Amino acid sequence: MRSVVRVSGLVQGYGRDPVIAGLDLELGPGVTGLLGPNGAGKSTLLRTLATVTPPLEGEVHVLGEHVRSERTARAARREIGYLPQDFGYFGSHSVHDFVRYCAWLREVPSARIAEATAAALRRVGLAERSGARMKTLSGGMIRRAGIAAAVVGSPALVLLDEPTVGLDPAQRLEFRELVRSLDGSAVVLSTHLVEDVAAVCERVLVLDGGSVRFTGTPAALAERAVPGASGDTELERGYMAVLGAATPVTGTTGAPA
Ligand SMILES: Nc1ncnc2c1ncn2[C@@H]1O[C@H](COP(=O)(O)OP(=O)(O)OP(=O)(O)O)[C@@H](O)[C@H]1O
Repeated sequence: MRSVVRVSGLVQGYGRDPVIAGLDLELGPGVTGLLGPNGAGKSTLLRTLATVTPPLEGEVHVLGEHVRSERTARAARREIGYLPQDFGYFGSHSVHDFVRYCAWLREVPSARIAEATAAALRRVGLAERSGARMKTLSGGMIRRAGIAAAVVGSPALVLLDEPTVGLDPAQRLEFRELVRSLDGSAVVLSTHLVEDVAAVCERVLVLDGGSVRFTGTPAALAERAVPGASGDTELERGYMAVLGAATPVTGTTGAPA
């Protein structure tokens, strides 16, 4: 497996008690779903993988390079597309200029920026609205512009923090197609929507209480379902069962994340 991102011994947090207490993870190309209750540390982990916040302890390696200085972080960011939960933009920018600006920030080579911007806008179905000002878009369209900004230039690592919030059902289906089309990248998708995980993820990682409660395939998570667990699908019941488990568990089928 080509290692796109690897973290070892990661401790991360904001105050006295760490939000993430000793996490090891290695991801190659493919889609990994990140599940966990509110406050589990999903956004904190994504921010750390995005090299936005340096670890309190432990190491982050992107494409084999240890990120430990401004120089190595800058090199890593060229290969990282990151959609935060709340992302900033200039309301007066057109959609095209917003995505183009994000490509420039990520140091996509200038000869490729125009074509990469157009391709990203097509991927999220915003090519027709590329001239619209950001401040005139609906919430779902703004989210799609954010997704375009994350995938522009086809980075090796794509980090999406609750990307389907605000999308209507048809757009969510299109989003799933888009994620499936990112086949050469390692994609980490944080979500509360277990059905999105079932639809597009090869691996799933459940975070809770500062540690990984489960890594494995969605099928293996569904197998964790126990009679009486709440949830409407086997996967939801497996997820709920894992959250109630006393010790971390690893999926028995498929490769761990
Ligand atoms: N900038 C910050 N300063 C202080 N505490 C923070 C900060 N960001 C997050 N936290 C705390 O860290 C913990 C983990 O938050 P995080 O946003 O990573 O969780 P999450 O799993 O993404 O939650 P959600 O599902 O609600 O988005 C929470 O207790 C949160 O209050």
